Amino acid sequence: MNFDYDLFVIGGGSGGVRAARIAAGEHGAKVGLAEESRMGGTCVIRGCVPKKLMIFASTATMMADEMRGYGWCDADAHHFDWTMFRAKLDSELKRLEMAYTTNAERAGVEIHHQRAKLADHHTVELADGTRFTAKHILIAVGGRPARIGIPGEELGLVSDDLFLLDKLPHRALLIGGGFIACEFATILNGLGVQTVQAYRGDAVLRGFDLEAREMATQQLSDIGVDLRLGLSPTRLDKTDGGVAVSFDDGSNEEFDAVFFATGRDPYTGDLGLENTEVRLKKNGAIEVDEWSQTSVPSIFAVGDVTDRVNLTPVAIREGHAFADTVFGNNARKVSHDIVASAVYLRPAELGTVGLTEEQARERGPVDVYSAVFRPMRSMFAGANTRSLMKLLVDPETDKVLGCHIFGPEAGEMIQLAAIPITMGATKADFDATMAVHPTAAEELVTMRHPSRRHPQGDE
Ligand SMILES: Cc1cc2nc3c(=O)[nH]c(=O)nc-3n(C[C@H](O)[C@H](O)[C@H](O)COP(=O)(O)OP(=O)(O)OC[C@H]3O[C@@H](n4cnc5c(N)ncnc54)[C@H](O)[C@@H]3O)c2cc1C
Ligand SMILES: NC(=O)c1ccc[n+]([C@@H]2O[C@H](COP(=O)([O-])OP(=O)(O)OC[C@H]3O[C@@H](n4cnc5c(N)ncnc54)[C@H](O)[C@@H]3O)[C@@H](O)[C@H]2O)c1
Repeated sequence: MNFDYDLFVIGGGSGGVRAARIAAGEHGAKVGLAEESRMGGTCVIRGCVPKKLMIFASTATMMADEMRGYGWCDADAHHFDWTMFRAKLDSELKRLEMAYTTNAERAGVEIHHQRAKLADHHTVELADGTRFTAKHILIAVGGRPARIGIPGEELGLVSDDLFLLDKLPHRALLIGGGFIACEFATILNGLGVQTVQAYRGDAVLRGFDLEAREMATQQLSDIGVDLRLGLSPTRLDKTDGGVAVSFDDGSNEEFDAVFFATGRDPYTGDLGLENTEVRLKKNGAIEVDEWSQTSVPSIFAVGDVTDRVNLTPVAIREGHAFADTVFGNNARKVSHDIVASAVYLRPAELGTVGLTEEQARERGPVDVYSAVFRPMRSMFAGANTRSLMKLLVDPETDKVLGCHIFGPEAGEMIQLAAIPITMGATKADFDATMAVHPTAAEELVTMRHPSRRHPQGDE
């Protein structure tokens, strides 16, 4: 059978663009791609990139505080100009969107700037009714912000909206305690917004190492976020001035803006999946095997829509491996076992790779090397901030099972720590590494004795 394309990709985000570029540019496949919004997807347009730029913008007051401690007596962040920042942000995102488009086109990908749906196992239909057949179809449609099902929730905003605000709210509520809620609380607070964060649990960033979570929780309060634990909203009502929020403790409060940062759903609705035999997981994510192949042999899926590890580098790696496997005669699987990540808080970030202490204890015996200290930079300035460097070691094999860093630039540090840990390094390998002095990271190679041992794991 003749097809219009060898590959049709639905979604021009991290996973879809990488797969399309590699299949067309490196393996000579004829590739079509549909994007309903802006090329680059969540990470570039409404995620990692604008978020990180806002994190940078949000540090001015902290930097001024620190520099006053170093003798710059008049250091002051003064006034933040949101309008100017937004204009710069918009043009940077346009530049990146253009780069994504031209790089894909240069590789030979034909881009259709429309929504696409599946019509059958080899056919996609665009919003204007055009149909294309393809030997293979890749679903890379990502996810969308989820709300929580309470009355009036449509009055609230989601993460996408932060990057489009005409002006900053005076007083904002963030709901949630995950990646987005904590990063956005850090941003809004740093930009001068009175920020309340309501989280239903007792320490933010569930799933991360508890010792690090507790430090992140403390830091949010220390920087001025009004963090309210064990609290959930129950309804939202419109008021003259903004939005009134009722909480499950019976309280009621008004905000200029309310953001739901309560997870993301796979974007599989209205995608024509009913015309196929593609199987979904309970939460609507597409079920795939280790080759990113769905239950239909001609249809594959990568990235957030498969709800494996929902991070940009993972989506990219999955897209690349798919293209090499199917079009490059180079079968490659992606291991999701060890995936480093960082939460971009301020002043300390949280970087993590491998098992948490809690997971390591469940697995068996573990030695915990944990150094909590006041870094020289902030201590000299008079701040009471604390950093954490932590290694979890299997006492039988000496293998490093996990590393958790809470401190300035922890994201940069964990990227490097992830290399030896992915390679299977032992504590002896870390110890054999000469320290770089004076740094905070040297703690990783100078911790001589375990801070605690869990000899029997959790048994
Ligand atoms: C606020 C925020 C901050 C984040 N920060 C980080 C971070 O710091 N580091 C990190 O690693 N990850 C971060 N992430 C996660 C990261 O953005 C995602 O894991 C990544 O973008 C997933 O890529 P993807 O290709 O699966 O999907 P996406 O990037 O979401 O791309 C999907 C694309 O498909 C398009 N699309 C959807 N349906 C259709 C259709 N039917 N037809 C045509 N086009 C369609 C969408 O418009 C979108 O462009 C963040 C996410 C958010 C929301
Ligand atoms: N730095 C990064 O790498 C980064 C940054 C942002 C987002 N991301 C990715 O985006 C994903 C989505 O981020 P997120 O923060 O929205 O999700 P998340 O899963 O990290 O956090 C969701 C939060 O919402 C809360 N919540 C869920 N349902 C609720 C309910 N009914 N009532 C009250 N609270 C509720 C949860 O308790 C949790 O705290 C992340 O899991 C991550 O994969 C990564």
